[in-house]
Amino acid sequence: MTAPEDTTMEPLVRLDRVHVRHRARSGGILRRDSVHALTDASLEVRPGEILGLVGESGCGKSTLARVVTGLQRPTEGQVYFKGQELWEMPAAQRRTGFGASVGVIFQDPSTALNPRLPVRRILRDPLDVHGRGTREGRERRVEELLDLVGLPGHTLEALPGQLSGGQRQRVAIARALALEPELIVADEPTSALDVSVRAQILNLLVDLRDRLGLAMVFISHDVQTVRHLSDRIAVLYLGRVVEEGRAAQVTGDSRHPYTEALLSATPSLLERPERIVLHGPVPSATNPPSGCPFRTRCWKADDACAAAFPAAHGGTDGHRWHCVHPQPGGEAAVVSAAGAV
Ligand SMILES: Nc1ncnc2c1ncn2[C@@H]1O[C@H](COP(=O)(O)OP(=O)(O)OP(=O)(O)O)[C@@H](O)[C@H]1O
Repeated sequence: MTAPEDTTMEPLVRLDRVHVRHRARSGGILRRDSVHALTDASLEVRPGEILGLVGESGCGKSTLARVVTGLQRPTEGQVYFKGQELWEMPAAQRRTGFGASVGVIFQDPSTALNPRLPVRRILRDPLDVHGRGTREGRERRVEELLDLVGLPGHTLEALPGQLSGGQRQRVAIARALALEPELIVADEPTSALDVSVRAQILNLLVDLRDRLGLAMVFISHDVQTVRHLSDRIAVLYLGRVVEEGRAAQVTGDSRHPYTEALLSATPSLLERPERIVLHGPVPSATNPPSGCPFRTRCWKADDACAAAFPAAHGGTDGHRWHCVHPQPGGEAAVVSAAGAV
């Protein structure tokens, strides 16, 4: 990976103690249950780096993606883009300035692309909407974009339905790049694709990051994919960031038992023969356990885990975990107060 390791560099995006709560779908009009989709999440994405977000289904990955892209306003907390709070910006600046700086790639290119428009129109649309350059300039940019994602020129006249899944995802990537964003958010971009083309799309994303100096938030439930691609990784469990650090730290020196359990499902990533089998379902996000949300499935849990969400432990190297019974490793200090709510 070639992203900068300089942790003093000003982040492109910074989430500061972000909470997102949704009204529970089954709550009914008179019930006031809320889903704790994201709780007290603080994260940074630095210029040029790939931040991987990993966790089981329902842990809040897509919610976090929506917060980073400005599609979801936090219930509490701040989102900064280059030091400016997103929700304090005038709406027009958020839509045009910030909106052009962030590109999004969704899981399923079949539903993300308008089936009635040829690729040329799909790629030209964002340029037209944002009034970029002259008509000729926009046409040139469309051809450049196609080239950037490795598609042949004749693809421009095709409808999405005439392309393979991999080609469609390349079109979706080209569209996300149209306005020369500084950040790409890719939400499970390969999970709807054939296994045979997944590696090609992942390699394309890394190649684009290297060539264009993009920052990226890469979301997946698959820790192996995230490890392969990311400079840093954040592990989410039931709306909480439970561990984060450089990819090698989180996958080679994991401290949170949940990270350990995720890794053990991919034995080649961990030098331990046995697989950790987690018992019981992920608790409901409408009524998450007190204290550490993982304690109901954790083999190390005791009364201390129920008391409060554990403070962040770690060193000065950016590796942090929230656990009072972490996996063994070197000495670590408490680096922040508990974010219990
Ligand atoms: N609009 C909504 N209304 C109510 N609940 C929601 C809404 N959006 C998400 N949720 C709930 O918030 C929690 C987090 O959802 P989210 O989609 O962010 O998780 P995820 O990790 O991306 O899951 P998946 O991998 O299955 O897409 C889940 O419990 C989900 O059911």
